[in-house]
Amino acid sequence: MGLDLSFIHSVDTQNMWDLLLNFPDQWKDAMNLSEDIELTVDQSAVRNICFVGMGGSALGADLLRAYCYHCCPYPIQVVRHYEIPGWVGEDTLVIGCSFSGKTEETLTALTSARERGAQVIGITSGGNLMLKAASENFDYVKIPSGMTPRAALGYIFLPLFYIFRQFGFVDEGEEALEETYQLMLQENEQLSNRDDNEALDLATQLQDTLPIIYSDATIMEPVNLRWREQFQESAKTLAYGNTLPEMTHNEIVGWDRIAHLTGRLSLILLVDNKDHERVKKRMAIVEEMVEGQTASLHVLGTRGESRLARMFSLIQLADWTSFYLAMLSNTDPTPVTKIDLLKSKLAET
Ligand SMILES: O=P(O)(O)OC[C@H]1O[C@H](O)[C@H](O)[C@@H](O)[C@@H]1O
Repeated sequence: MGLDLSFIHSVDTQNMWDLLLNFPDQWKDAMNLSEDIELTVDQSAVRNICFVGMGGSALGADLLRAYCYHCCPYPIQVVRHYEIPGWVGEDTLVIGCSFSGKTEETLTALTSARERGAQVIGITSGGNLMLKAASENFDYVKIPSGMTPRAALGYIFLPLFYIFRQFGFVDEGEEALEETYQLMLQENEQLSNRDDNEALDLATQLQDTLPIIYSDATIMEPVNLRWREQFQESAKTLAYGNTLPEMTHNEIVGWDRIAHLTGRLSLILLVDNKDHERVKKRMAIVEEMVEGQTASLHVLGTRGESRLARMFSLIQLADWTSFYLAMLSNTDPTPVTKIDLLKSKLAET
């Protein structure tokens, strides 16, 4: 591709660049891998579903929960903690996702779930989660290792999607998976190009500002979270977000007192043409109300037809935008030094 990355100097960008470029391949590979998942769990005993995971691994679960909002017959909760809710029991399916298989919150929650008699499935590339599944004899899906967890979203999300598909909990199939793949291929052409690159333009305008991201609370909620997490982990910049309609009942008032921050905030509105009609109206009013109070305002729409493609179209834009934002400040998007430091300090205690 013709992208001139000469504005990047000493940072090691190749790894994340390759991972982004190869994401459509990852999607295809994860589809193939997920087709062969064989489970021993007894679906007829399941009455509720609890995902446990942290960070990028929890995001895959969140995407599925939001995606299934209207089509899964059972309640779903995504738990990002050591402790599981009181209702988890023998009629619960607990799916534990940990890319590394080493995350202590996830492993602790899974141990409690097993003690409660829940049926458990693990999704992991290895680590203690894989050892635990093998020794305690519960189902697990082994995904490839060798990348940072947030770059493995295809490998994390698709096994979950296929498991739900086996159970009959999703209402889109092969066509949506293929549409998402084709859309990602097309978009990658543009998002990795030197000229006329939406992600690079957006990152340029977001430089040195605090991005605030608003969206509808349904399928866009985890997409909104992905934007924030990618800004935080890849671009090493704070980012903040909220969803509608809730923010129109409280947070909107908070804009009254930020005149001194004008020029420091960028507003990103994530919109989907299937957002609730009243939410669309609320969003337009919010936009009108805060206009002029931000350094820049960006309305970003989903692309594609299926829910899956629409969700992933804006995830792909988030991933590339955060990559370029890192580049523009000469930052390596891959390492997360503060998280590593935090974990090593925790290990000493
Ligand atoms: O998916 P796991 O290996 O359990 O990791 C969960 C999270 O752990 C760390 O804090 C990483 O820096 C995050 O990027 C990751 O998403």
